[in-house]
Amino acid sequence: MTAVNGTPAAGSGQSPKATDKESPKATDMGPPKATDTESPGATRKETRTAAAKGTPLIRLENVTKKFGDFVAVDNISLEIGTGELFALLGASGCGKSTLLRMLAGFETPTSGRIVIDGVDMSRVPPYHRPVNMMFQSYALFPHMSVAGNVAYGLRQEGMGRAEIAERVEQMLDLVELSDFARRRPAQLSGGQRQRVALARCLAKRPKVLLLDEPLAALDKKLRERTQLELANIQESLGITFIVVTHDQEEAMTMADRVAVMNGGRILQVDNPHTLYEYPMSRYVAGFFGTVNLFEGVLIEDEPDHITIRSDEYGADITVGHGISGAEGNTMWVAVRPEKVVLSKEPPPAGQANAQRGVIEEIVYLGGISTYLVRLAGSGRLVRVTTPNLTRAVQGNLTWEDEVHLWFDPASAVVLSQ
Ligand SMILES: Nc1ncnc2c1ncn2[C@@H]1O[C@H](COP(=O)(O)OP(=O)(O)OP(=O)(O)O)[C@@H](O)[C@H]1O
Repeated sequence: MTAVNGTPAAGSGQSPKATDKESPKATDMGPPKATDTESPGATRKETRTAAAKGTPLIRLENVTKKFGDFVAVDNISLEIGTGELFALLGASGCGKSTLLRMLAGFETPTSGRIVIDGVDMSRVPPYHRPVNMMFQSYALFPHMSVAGNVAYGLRQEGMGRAEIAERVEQMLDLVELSDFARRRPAQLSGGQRQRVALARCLAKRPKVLLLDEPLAALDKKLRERTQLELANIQESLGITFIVVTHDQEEAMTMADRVAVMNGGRILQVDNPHTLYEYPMSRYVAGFFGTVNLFEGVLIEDEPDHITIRSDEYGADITVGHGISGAEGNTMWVAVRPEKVVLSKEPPPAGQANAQRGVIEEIVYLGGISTYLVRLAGSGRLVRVTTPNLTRAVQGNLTWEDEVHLWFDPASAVVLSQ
């Protein structure tokens, strides 16, 4: 048998998190509950998030920001815990920077309230807030040394010389730039400049650090490394980080929880695993990872499974979890590309959600390959990713091959919006 993707999680592109083993079963009615994240199998991030839940450091209450008639941030309520690394994720113009700027005090909410550490920020100017903001451009002083840049804010505060020297040393040690203290910003690489900016922001020991696209200026490799460094620094300090990004992988790599935004609203806030496996809307499913969506009509609604009649898939689709919806309602079945099995051989007898198609495109990406398969019945394209487990081409599948594909009822999610 030349089936690839035999195991649903294979080649998902996700980090092998401990919780993958603990994932809810097919019959579960929804995403894992908060208590699930406190189980022995929970990841470090999830455990921290659960611990932080009791002590919200930041509370946004129905915050709205209008520019003239335009609503940039639309009635957002949100709590962020002490020591959390929280990401605001969304496409350009969705309002994430405006939200960050309101937390920093550079913008004033049109309505609603922001409370940080128990204090209403309405009348607190930026420089008196327990927050610091790191900008995309880093804004380092070119004529000052690395040490001078880190010390700048502390001098402004009137801190004593000896204490400043000690703090600067600590901070440069933290970002691994102790050997570069006397250099000027122009004599540093992009990644090093980013770390100087971080050290400068952290030197004043803010309770909250706001980071607006902090890694945008770095190339892909350096960005990936710096994502992990930032997350480690954040964890070692226990400071709350709020990171704005439009990059789903960046949010996934770094954050304990992610808020997915669109049109000034937050559509869903969850840990990365829950967002990926239990998206609550088509937008989140598509923005947080890649997804196949098949529109259909609910024709059977049983406690342990539902059936969707889908012309787009060209067959009835069985999904192994319940949803409360009236029969006859339009629904969408979401299936991640790595959860679709592709084979030249027919599936086992009785296999649910089986279809036939023709391979139209193959994209080889080294670790994984992506196949675009044109369904025989509906003509719809289905995206399938497979891990390249050996150096040989997996299963010898090639262009124009007629193939079978199927997915487990437990691997799909049904969405009503
Ligand atoms: N000062 C302003 N006056 C008028 N409109 C503004 C102002 N600032 C932001 N906007 C608008 O508000 C919306 C949200 O902007 P914001 O900068 O928060 O988006 P964003 O999600 O951070 O986008 P990007 O990723 O491109 O930075 C945009 O449509 C933007 O044009």
